[in-house]
Amino acid sequence: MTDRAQTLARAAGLRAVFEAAGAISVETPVLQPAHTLLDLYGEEIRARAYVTSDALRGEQMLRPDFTVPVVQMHMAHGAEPARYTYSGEVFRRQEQDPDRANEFIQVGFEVFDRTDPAAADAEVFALIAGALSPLRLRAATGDIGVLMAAVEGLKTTAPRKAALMRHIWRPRRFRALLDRFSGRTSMSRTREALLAGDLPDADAPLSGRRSASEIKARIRTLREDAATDPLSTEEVRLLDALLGVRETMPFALEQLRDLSVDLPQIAPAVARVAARAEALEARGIDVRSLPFETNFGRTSMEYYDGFVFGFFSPDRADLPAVATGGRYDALTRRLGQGREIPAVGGVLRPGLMLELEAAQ
Ligand SMILES: N[C@@H](Cc1c[nH]c[nH+]1)C(=O)O
Repeated sequence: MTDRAQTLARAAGLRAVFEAAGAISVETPVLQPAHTLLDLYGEEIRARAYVTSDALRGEQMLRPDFTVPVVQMHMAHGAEPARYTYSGEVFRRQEQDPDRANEFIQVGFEVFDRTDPAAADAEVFALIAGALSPLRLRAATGDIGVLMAAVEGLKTTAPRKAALMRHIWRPRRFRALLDRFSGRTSMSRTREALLAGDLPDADAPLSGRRSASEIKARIRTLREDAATDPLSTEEVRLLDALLGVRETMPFALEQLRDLSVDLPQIAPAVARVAARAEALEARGIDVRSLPFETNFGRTSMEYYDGFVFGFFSPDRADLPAVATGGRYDALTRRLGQGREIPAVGGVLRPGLMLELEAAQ
């Protein structure tokens, strides 16, 4: 274990790197209002946040990250454009792996800038890659926006698209839904019986949390869904091919461009990936060897809606990502009370960096 003083010293050094790149240092409270903010993170973090009740302030949580409070702060009174850096503890419960820290120090960098999103993506990635370069980590990149655009443009009903959209973050459930919507899996016997029968009596005893009218509405939705035409095999094949893109950037782009001939809805998002690749190259990143994977980032923060990236130790697969980040334009809209601004950022974990350096 590296000691806390060393980790804090490294954190201060990294913060200085971001300050030199034009960032203002900011602090956020450790206690955050859970009720208003927790939903923004999605299921995974919701299950892992430490939440406690407060008679005066309502549910409070130990901050699970800095991005949400920094966006809130920027949207309330930030000047534009803005670059911020921060460091401090974040807290996430670990239920399966006792060796993973439930409290660790992050150093982050966030860019709120509407002039050139591709350049901002590249700026964040290149600064973080530079800070990590002595460690020879493996980089991973992806783009949640490509997947969102693909789902949005499917030729199916709005509820089906909404369900797929919600489960972008749960790849197995997404897959199961796709199988169901395309008729590849048939309906379970119990569901068939439920949909064939009368709606349950309102006076049957209710044991769960749903009310009788909610149950009826749910059955009605399931019935409508059962009567909907399946997704075409061609669309599913294209979506599968898209999900399978995993290549170095130039080849990935070639495949994405080919796919956008038949999935025209992804063309604007693919153009953004291409613009980002150019911006990365201009920042000195070797994009010819940089991996791109459509599936990457699908189990992380649910506020990402564009570029996503991570850096991992190739020799220590047991360790979590040493750095992660991504673009979260829609989050600024949700917290912006009528305003929005394109934004991207990332964090490093100085504790993990020290641990890896010690082993070198
Ligand atoms: N807040 C994210 C990292 C990030 C910063 N900015 C954008 N993404 C996390 O803790 O995983």
